[in-house]
Amino acid sequence: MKQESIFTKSPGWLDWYTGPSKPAFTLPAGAVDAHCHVFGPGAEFPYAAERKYTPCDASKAQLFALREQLGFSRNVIVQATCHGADNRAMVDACQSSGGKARGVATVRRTVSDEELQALHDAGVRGVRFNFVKRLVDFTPREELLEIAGRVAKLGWHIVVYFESQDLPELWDFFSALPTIVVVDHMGRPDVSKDIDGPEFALFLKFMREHPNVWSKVSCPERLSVSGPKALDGERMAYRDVIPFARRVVESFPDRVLWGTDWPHPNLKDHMPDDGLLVDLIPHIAPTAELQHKLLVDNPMRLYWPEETSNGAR
Ligand SMILES: O=C(O)/C=C(\CC(=O)C(=O)O)C(=O)O
Repeated sequence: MKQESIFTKSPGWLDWYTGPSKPAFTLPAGAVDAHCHVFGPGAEFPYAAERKYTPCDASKAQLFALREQLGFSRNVIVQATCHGADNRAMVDACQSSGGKARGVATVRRTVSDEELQALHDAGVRGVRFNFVKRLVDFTPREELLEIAGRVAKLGWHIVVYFESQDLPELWDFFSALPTIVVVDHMGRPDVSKDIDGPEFALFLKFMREHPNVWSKVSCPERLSVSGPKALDGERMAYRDVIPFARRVVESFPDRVLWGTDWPHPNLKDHMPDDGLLVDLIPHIAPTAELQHKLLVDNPMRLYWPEETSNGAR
């Protein structure tokens, strides 16, 4: 059940879709939703003063109910910018998950070694550096590099979120990162451009030249220009994004992750039915082997390496 938050949502905010359909696509056993968030609830875990948007609440119980409805086994909960560097909501969700959720945190350079260790003990395995200007204020690169060096010692990775036009400027910084680097949402390609054009070619080159770079092939609902929307039983939504995601999956099958991005912050146009998002997976990963890598082997190697024979290096 949704309840009204004690915070006032940003104007035009769209709440997540209630009652998602059961996917027609059967996920492989042990599948991981490797990109999702929790928001608050604001009454318990207030949103950060420096936030750029105020969301609806989206609790751990609601996330875990979605996991069951869609048929996933585990979640990777990524700290959203509306909580700043206050990781309590994400940590609480990981700790309440019975080992079924791991986390990606946001930290500042003032974080202590004890705090990092406590995050690790709660299930955090990465930090997120966000370069999307509408979401965060600028953080100096030297501060990020310092954090990167410290989390590398814990065996964590770094998740980066940026927009495709900014990749040239960020290339050298990303190349200097000493960990696995996971790119959110394929670096947000402009899918109205040619898939074989220079912009997406640069992203594929970036992955080719950096064997430590992985990509989430997520967020078609955010990237799509022409739709159709994942609503009303549409089995092949966001057709313009599918070739881009499929190209990444087929080119780098051992370095891709998939996530719902529930509760889909900042979508302005519509809220997708998450069951229909799952039904897109066989279009971007067309074989059972690719699906198993994308949904099970890769996220397990990165987030639960102790349960696999070959943790990601
Ligand atoms: O959910 C996402 O990955 C994308 C977001 C939100 C976000 O990254 C955040 O608030 O931390 C977006 O594009 O607004």
